[in-house]
Amino acid sequence: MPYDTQPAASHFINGAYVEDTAGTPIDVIYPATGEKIATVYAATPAIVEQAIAAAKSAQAAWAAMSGTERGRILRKAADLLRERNHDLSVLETYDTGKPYQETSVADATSGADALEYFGGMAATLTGEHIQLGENWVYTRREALGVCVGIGAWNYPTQIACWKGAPALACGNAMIFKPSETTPLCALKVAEILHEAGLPAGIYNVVQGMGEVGASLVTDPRVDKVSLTGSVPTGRKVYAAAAEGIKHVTMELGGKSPMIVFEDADIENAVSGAILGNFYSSGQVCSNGTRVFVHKAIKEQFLNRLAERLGDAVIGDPMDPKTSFGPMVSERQRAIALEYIEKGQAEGARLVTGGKMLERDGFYMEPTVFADVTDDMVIAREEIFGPVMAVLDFEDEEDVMARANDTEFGLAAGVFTRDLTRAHRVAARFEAGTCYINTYNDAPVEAPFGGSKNSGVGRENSKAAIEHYSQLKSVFVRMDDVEAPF
Ligand SMILES: NC(=O)C1=CN([C@@H]2O[C@H](COP(=O)(O)OP(=O)(O)OC[C@H]3O[C@@H](n4cnc5c(N)ncnc54)[C@H](O)[C@@H]3O)[C@@H](O)[C@H]2O)C=CC1
Repeated sequence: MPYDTQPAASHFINGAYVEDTAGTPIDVIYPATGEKIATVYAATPAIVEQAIAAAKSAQAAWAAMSGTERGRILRKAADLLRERNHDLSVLETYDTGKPYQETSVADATSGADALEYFGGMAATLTGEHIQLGENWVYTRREALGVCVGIGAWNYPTQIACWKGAPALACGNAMIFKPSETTPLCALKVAEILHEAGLPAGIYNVVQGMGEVGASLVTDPRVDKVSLTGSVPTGRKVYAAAAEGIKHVTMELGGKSPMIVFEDADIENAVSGAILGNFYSSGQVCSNGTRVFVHKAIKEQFLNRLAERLGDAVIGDPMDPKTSFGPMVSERQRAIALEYIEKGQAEGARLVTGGKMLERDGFYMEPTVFADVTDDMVIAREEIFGPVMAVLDFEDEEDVMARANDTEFGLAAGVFTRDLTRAHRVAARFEAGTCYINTYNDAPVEAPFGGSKNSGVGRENSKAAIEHYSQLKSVFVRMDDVEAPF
């Protein structure tokens, strides 16, 4: 292994690496080869206790610092992430298998954007003054306290920062539990935040499976939980948080529609469909995996798509030319291949792909099905792999109803040159994040999140502040208090 991928210890608590080998060992596997590249240990109850106690005792002093001081530390951390982008991207590639071509522009850089954005905003988080005659009310925007972040495996660095940056800007402490599949990158985020001057105990990382996440969520000292994960996990975590009336942000799964009208720029629509189905080997929650293409341009669209997929460079993720890497794990690939079998059994037409690759690692071909119908399993369930379902339509009214006929509501896209139609369709989509003539952009300035079963709350943008702080109203009376007796 040319890079040292074994972290100094499994957890990062109270400003330092901490180990406890009594926990269940978690092997970290490089998806491109299947090799073990590190071992960490799941947090024991003692480690969980250490993390919560550290966060709890450090939080008040952090919240008492001025926003400018807090923001300066976050912005310094953003600069360090950018300076070390190469090494962090390599680590992200080892952790996830995503090509370096992607990780070098979309992971540590996106994390740095979040730290810079919320660092810049920290000093602006003020309350307001409400005059009531001679009396008045003022509001204080206060931290929630201890926040727990629980991550998925597809964007480990980004998720660690998207949750940490707004939480810390608002004066909270965070305990972050990465996915057990990708435990390495969040430790680097913690290390860098502390190097930038973050007080010990404000950003902690503990490893482990669902039980560790559950023990964090149910602890009475925890005030908020933000999860990125699947809908079934979201239900469990939301229910556990409800028991303690805790704040939640849920970023869950999707089966998002992308509608390509007959007047669309086909080349752009194909680019959008590629980005929305095959980036990160299709392991992106907001992917537009139900591609509704108008019958008049369907064959043209499919031909061009197949040609463009032929240009995908599948191979060593460390090679900057590689544009399509392995799946994150053998298990995730097996899930995707099972869906492909179901698609074939249900009569969908396999246009391209469909097979795993006979080589080391968890590779499979980018796969496109056409003639998919709304009732097929591959059109209803989230696959979380490189499998695109193309469905036909002829009428706007009909396609809108079909696009919205899903339990999910994370994202949706439309490709058309008709401006009026584009905005009409966007307004009618039942989804939190919509795209017109583009797909899967995720700048920190814009709110990101889902409706329906895809989640509650929003990440990024000013909207995230509402989910990591609370308002206190303070009533001030200048005249006498009138009491009834
Ligand atoms: N909406 C969004 O922003 C995103 C959503 N996702 C979704 O995440 C899923 C893929 O990620 P996975 O890691 O397989 O999801 P998952 O739901 O299996 O696990 C997510 C995280 O929750 C933890 N967890 C599991 N059970 C728990 C419990 N009972 N209490 C507390 N924590 C628990 C896991 O250890 C992991 O860290 C996909 O379904 C995808 O749609 C992924 C990325 C972004």
